[in-house]
Amino acid sequence: EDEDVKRSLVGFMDKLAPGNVERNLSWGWNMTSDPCKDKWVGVSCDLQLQSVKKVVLDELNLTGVLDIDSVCRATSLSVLSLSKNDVVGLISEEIGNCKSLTHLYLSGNQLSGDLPGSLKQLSNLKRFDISDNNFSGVVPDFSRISGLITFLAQNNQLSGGIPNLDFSNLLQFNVSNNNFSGPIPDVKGRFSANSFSDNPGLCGELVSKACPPSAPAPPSSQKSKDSSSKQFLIYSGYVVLGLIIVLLVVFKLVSKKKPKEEKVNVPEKGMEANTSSNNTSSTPNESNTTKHKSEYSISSVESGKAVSSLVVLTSPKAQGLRFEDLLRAPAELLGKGKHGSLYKVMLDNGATTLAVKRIKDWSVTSHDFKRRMLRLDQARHPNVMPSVAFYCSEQEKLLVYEYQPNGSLFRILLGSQNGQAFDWGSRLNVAASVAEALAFMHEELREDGIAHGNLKSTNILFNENMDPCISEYGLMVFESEDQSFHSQSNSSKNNDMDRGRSYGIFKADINGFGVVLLELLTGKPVQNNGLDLARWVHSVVKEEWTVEVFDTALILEGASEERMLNLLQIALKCMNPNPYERPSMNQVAIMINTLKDEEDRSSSEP
Ligand SMILES: Nc1ncnc2c1ncn2[C@@H]1O[C@H](COP(=O)(O)OP(=O)(O)OP(=O)(O)O)[C@@H](O)[C@H]1O
Repeated sequence: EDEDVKRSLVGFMDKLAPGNVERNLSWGWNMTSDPCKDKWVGVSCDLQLQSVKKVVLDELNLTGVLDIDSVCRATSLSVLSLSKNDVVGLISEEIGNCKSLTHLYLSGNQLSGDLPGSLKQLSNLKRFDISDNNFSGVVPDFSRISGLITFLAQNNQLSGGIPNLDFSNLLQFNVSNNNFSGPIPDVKGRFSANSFSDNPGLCGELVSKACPPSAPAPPSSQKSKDSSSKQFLIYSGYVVLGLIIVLLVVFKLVSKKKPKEEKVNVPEKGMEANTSSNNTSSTPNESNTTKHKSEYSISSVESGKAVSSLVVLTSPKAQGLRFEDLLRAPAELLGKGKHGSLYKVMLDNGATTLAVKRIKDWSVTSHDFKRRMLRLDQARHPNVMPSVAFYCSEQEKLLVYEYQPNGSLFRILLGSQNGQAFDWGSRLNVAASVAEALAFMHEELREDGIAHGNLKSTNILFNENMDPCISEYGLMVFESEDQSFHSQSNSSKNNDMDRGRSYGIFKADINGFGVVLLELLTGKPVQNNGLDLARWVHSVVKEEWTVEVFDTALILEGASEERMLNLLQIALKCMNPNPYERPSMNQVAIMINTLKDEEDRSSSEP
């Protein structure tokens, strides 16, 4: 640590333990030693950066003054703990400089004065404990500190309304024995009267005391902000939709002027197929079809030169499906991803609903595309969603799936953030089923070099029995995450290059699966490549606060911490930055199944 940091820390300790001779001898905390290298008492450092991260000085009979300014100005602490000493003084405004603070424990001291407003700037704060002190005044607004899980302020002289907190996330809360007044907010059944006792001014059901009619409602500013931003999003959605419709109409009018013919191939031998050849393109009704076509079909019909066909695979839902049916049916855009757009298409007046993926920029020949789709159709697993039909011309590639109304894993995780049940057993089942299905597909398609290519929680859908199914297997062009696969293969012959690439694409799936496991464990769904979630989990694990990564709902439910840790280990193995060191999907499936067996055994025990 540099001299400035040392000076500040020594200053902090000088005030905290004035005249404490013992500390000079054995504690460190002086200018002639280094807090990290010489291991000052109570100091923990970031091993790589060699900077002070934690100061934990509990129960050391410290009787001096708390000097927040010194410690927050010079360091980027994540933990400051001074519990059970006799420290005096106050928490000054400079606490706002301790931006990386996640844990602040000051309980059991003689601290006093108002809590500074700058506390609300500590956006990373998780645990806040100022119980058993002499703090007074109103508690600042903590509502923007979304990750807070502990708020303990019992046995002080705090006053005003109960602090504005997100009670659905809190694990520990106590404000008993203070001077709080007014109504008790909705604590979502999480906390009992004990958390509020001995505050004579409080009223509400929980303390069996009716609130006077004029009492102000519990603060809800955050809620109204949320709902107004939601409204804004909805309205902007309408505006964008309106614009798209106008553009479509213009596009249709322009394209109507030069209708072109749709050429369709006779289906290949051995395929159960149905084309529009005998229905549309050879009939004079062609312009009719063009009139009714949905947005996704425009360029298919435009591409007069294309050699194309709708190939129907074996599925009762798609029996007799014709390309023109798809063109005419009403379609709704479900999403626009990196690799294309997805439409919900309603056939037979809504009796059949399909999901049609229009793949963007895939420079694969029609022949290769067809071969790939037919190969994929042979490798069937109950937890992998097969496509029911596909269409391909030189410019257009469409994939047709059954529409799954029960949504994706991503949506279920979002729902669980809003309090919908998604318990540990169900999460472990999803992990095990997806792992097994992916392992099966990898084994089946290894020779062909076809991996999923885009595994993430929006591509894990729940079927009508609520079983998880991997969708869009094998649809995506591979982008190597690791150039070493290329550089390694560049020096070899073509065969080696292909092998290197296909090795990489399977390992990329395993990384994707690791991210899905993290989502299940943390309850935090990620939309894109999952890097931020992974980085966050790694940093928490490195800081040895591992338990804090788990979804609070799982902890409240009493899920086995040991098994959650085991699953986290598997996730981290899958996400090893060196793809060569990641386990195979088969090994992952075996590890998860062992965990699931343990879980099943323990839950069947009396
Ligand atoms: N067959 C289906 N039935 C119902 N919903 C589906 C189906 N397939 C995908 N979805 C959902 O529709 C939405 C849009 O799908 P899309 O595949 O375009 O999104 P994405 O996976 O995020 O994008 P991309 O894979 O192109 O990067 C997602 O929320 C996905 O879960």
